[in-house]
Amino acid sequence: MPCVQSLVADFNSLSTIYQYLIGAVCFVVLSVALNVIKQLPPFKSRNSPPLVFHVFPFIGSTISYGMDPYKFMFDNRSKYGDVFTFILLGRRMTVALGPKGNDLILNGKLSQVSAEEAYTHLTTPVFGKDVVYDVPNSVLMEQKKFVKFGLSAENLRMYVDMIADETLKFLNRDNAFSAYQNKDPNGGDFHCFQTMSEITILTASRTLQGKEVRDGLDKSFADMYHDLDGGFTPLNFMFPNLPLPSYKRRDIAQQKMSDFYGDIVRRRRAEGSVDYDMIASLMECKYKDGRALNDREIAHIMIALLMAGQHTSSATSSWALFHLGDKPDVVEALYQEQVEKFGREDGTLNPLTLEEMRECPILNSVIKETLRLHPPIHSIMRKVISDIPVPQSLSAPSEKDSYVIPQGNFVIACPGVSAVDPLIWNDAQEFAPSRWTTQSQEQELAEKDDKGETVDYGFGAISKGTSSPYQPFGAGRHRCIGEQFAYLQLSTIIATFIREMTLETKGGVPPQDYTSMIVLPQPGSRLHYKRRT
Ligand code: HEM
Repeated sequence: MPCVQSLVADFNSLSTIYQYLIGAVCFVVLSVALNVIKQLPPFKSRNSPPLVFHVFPFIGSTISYGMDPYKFMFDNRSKYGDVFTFILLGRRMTVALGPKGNDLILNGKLSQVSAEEAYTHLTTPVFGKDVVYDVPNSVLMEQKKFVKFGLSAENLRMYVDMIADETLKFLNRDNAFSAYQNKDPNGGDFHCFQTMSEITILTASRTLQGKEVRDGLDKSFADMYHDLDGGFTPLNFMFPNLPLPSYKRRDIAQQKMSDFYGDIVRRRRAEGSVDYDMIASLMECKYKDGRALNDREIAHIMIALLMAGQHTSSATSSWALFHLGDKPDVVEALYQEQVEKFGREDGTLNPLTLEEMRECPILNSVIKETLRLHPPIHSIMRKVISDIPVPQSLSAPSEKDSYVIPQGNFVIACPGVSAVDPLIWNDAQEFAPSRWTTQSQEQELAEKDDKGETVDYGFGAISKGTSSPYQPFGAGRHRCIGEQFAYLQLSTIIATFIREMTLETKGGVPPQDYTSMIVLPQPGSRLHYKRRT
């Protein structure tokens, strides 16, 4: 009898499971059907930008956008035009492409678009309170002014030697460069992005971040940084708080890092030390109302700068080295430029300097071209806080044919699309630094804004950036303030590598990987080097 009872019980539970399963399948089929019907012509809203066709509600276009955002943008531009909406994990994202689309979003009115509302859930747990997107925009503008003040030409000038020194020391001690150290004529291989990440944090800490951070890198700072960085991923962007170990590690690391910088500030105040880094500069800064930055604000601005510069710069130097490894003629031209500019009679080279590097057209064009093909940030987002009317055709606007991007949507600018648009650039996908040194039409177009009107949002005059197809540092009130430091860091690191070695890719430039917040070379990609004799 017990046997029969258990059989009946099994049957009952099985039939319950089947009922649930059938219910779930019906629910999915019904929601898919309703979702598809809503997108058919009679039900489409004429007033809103076209919606990218998708089968599954909530998931929408998440997979195709996430796998290759550029392919997604170009494919959909050809179907829907410059302005369209897609679904990203339940959120409605409206894209505006081309120079006019970039302008619409990056120079959007404060009353219409908000960066704080788009980013604060990602950045505040990492940077900490009272800075960047955790404060009103007017306060962020003041904080950006303070940082710009710390990036004075005088400080930048001093950083060149330090960056070159850290890079050389790295080459002389890291295991991947044993063939360099032993002058092995066969050369060796290195994991490019990992190497560049290490050199970037070493050089940024030696210069901007200060000696305490540089010393801490050999100790606990590196672990804290690692845990904090683990909280700066697309998952954190989509889900600000999940009960996962990485979220917990992020919060612990933020607290420790904040205390670490706070202690530096207190110690320096007590000792009255004189330094030439960003902490020293921030300690001198006062808001318009006369209030000085407090220790926490300084700590959190320093964390924000660390995070803002680290992946952007290490990705850019990695891409630059990969392209150089693929173009031996450009490496040779770069080396000859170094010899011409810095060569001594005895055949050795003078140390790099800020002013002379700024006068190295090939070096600068290599960086510029790298940022054209690989701007580290592929999608710049804002939340729409009041309806935005937008012409159906951005290139031929007409008042009667306009859409409304509704409040609550997100908007995405994608300057990387106009930077590789074949309608604008010759051989758009080709790495050709010479396009920036010869007087080409596209160069004129890209640099038009530099000669045009400027605007000051509170952190110094910047070009309006309204018509350039080339904007790797963004535009408008949220434009990057780290550009000069980034150029200096990148030029010094690249020039130091080129002075010391030749480079070669095995199997070409690796494909782009979009799985993190920044566009990186496919994980594990390596470069071959040979030491110059
Ligand atoms: C190759 C290197 C870099 C690239 C391509 C880059 C790119 C960008 C872009 C596209 C933006 C605009 C973001 C938006 O509009 O939402 C931005 C903003 C910013 N960047 Fe950079 N960046 C780089 C390096 C740096 C460095 C080294 C620092 C710090 C020293 C830095 C600090 C900032 C800050 C503070 C903002 C302002 C954020 C805002 O106002 O909302 N960046 N950057």
